[in-house]
Amino acid sequence: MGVKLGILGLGTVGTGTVQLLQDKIDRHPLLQEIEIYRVGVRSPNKPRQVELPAGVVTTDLEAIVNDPAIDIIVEVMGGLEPTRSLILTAIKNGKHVVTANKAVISRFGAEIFTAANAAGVYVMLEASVGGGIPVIQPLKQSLSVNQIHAITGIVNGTTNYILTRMQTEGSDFDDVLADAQSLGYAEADPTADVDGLDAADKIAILASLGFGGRINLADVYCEGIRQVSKTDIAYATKLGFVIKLLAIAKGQNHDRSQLSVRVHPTLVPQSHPLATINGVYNAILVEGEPIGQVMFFGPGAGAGATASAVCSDILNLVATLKTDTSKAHPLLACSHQHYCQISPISELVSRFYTRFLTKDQSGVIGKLGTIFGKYDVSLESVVQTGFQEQLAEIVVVTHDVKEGDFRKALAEIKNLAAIDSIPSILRVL
Ligand SMILES: NC(=O)C1=CN([C@@H]2O[C@H](COP(=O)(O)OP(=O)(O)OC[C@H]3O[C@@H](n4cnc5c(N)ncnc54)[C@H](OP(=O)(O)O)[C@@H]3O)[C@@H](O)[C@H]2O)C=CC1
Ligand SMILES: N[C@@H](CC=O)C(=O)O
Ligand code: NA
Repeated sequence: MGVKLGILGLGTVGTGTVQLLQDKIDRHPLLQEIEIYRVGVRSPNKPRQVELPAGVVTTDLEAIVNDPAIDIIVEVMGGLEPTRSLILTAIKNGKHVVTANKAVISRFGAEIFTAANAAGVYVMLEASVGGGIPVIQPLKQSLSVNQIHAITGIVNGTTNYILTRMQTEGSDFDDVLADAQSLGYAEADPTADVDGLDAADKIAILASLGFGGRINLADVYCEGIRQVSKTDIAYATKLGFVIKLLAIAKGQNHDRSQLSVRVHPTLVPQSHPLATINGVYNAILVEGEPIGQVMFFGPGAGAGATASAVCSDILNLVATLKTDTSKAHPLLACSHQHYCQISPISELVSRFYTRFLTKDQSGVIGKLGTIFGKYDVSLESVVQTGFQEQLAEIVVVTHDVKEGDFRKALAEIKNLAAIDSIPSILRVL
């Protein structure tokens, strides 16, 4: 047999990958050259959905990454450690790596790619963003001559699945999350999905590829979907929007020397192409010059879809191993050295949706208007329709305003005697 794989992990993605590699008929002929040589797991006696020859499955992951017979390590175990160390050992031993792990790449990418460049090996990560959607290779290759202006994506399948079902069925957050977990979409700890951390990891990776520099994950502003309520979904619908967890990377100025990179629930106009992306589907809208707009759409999580991306990386490496490897392939290797400058969220200019609960007094809207005026916040719409028990509900959508100014206005509004609370503040695309 030709190329030997050491696979770390046999969970949702690992199982999907083994199934795909074992089912070679009517697929790319290079699959014939691949041998699943070792598979590392934590619990060797767990029932599995795949059959592997005796001796292939092991709990000794160190032995896999140190085995001289293995050409490619496929890391589909997740987590930060021992994963990072195993990847670095594999690289040091001259092995190419395929990973689905956005958490490890967004935190340790600089260390991992520096080590890979020094060792003359590749680290491939198509499955790490957008699951089965080809988006990493397009950004690295097909779109690489473009100047990218913005990347706007729905990049977390779990939260999109939850928001879609909350919107269409009025379901409760907790029930839908349990379904997403049983379908294999959610991370081992779904906090990463729900709090936007998984999407932040992914937009950091996309921003790095699109804007040609490293991204410090700590600079990525991140809000999850816990505070999105059925009430806000209903108001958004009335106002002509849907609520999506968007991950956005955008040049802040003309020369793209300053970026805005962020994740937050966002009101998306119903006419926008991202508004119709539902369920576990992801979509990534890339805007650049000269291409204009291009959107990638497909299943963002799940065994088969993610395995498709993992196996495409494996095939790419198998093809590379069969050709001259004396020089690094400039479109497969990572060439970023510098860090991109990212603006604080207070500098963001956006529209905002805000829901106020107020005591039912006269003149409240006038007082809101006065304070907003003081901070240059102009209002696109003001709606007062609902009541929550004794409190009146006022929903405001602003025109574009600098976030820092908007927050100052809200801080002053909070002190008004007529304001009970401000349950929701959401940005509008
Ligand atoms: N699920 C999805 O749809 C997607 C997942 N990903 C990424 O793919 C990766 C894997 O995710 P997923 O398949 O869902 O995860 P699972 O939790 O389903 O599987 C993890 C696998 O890794 C093994 N494992 C974990 N830690 C260790 C350890 N310390 N030592 C040995 N084995 C270990 C587990 O062993 P055991 O089986 O014995 O417990 C299990 O087989 C993650 O990085 C995730 O973010 C990316 C895109 C989509
Ligand atoms: N938990 C992730 C899995 C894929 O990366 C998601 O829900 O998108
Ligand atoms: Na992908």
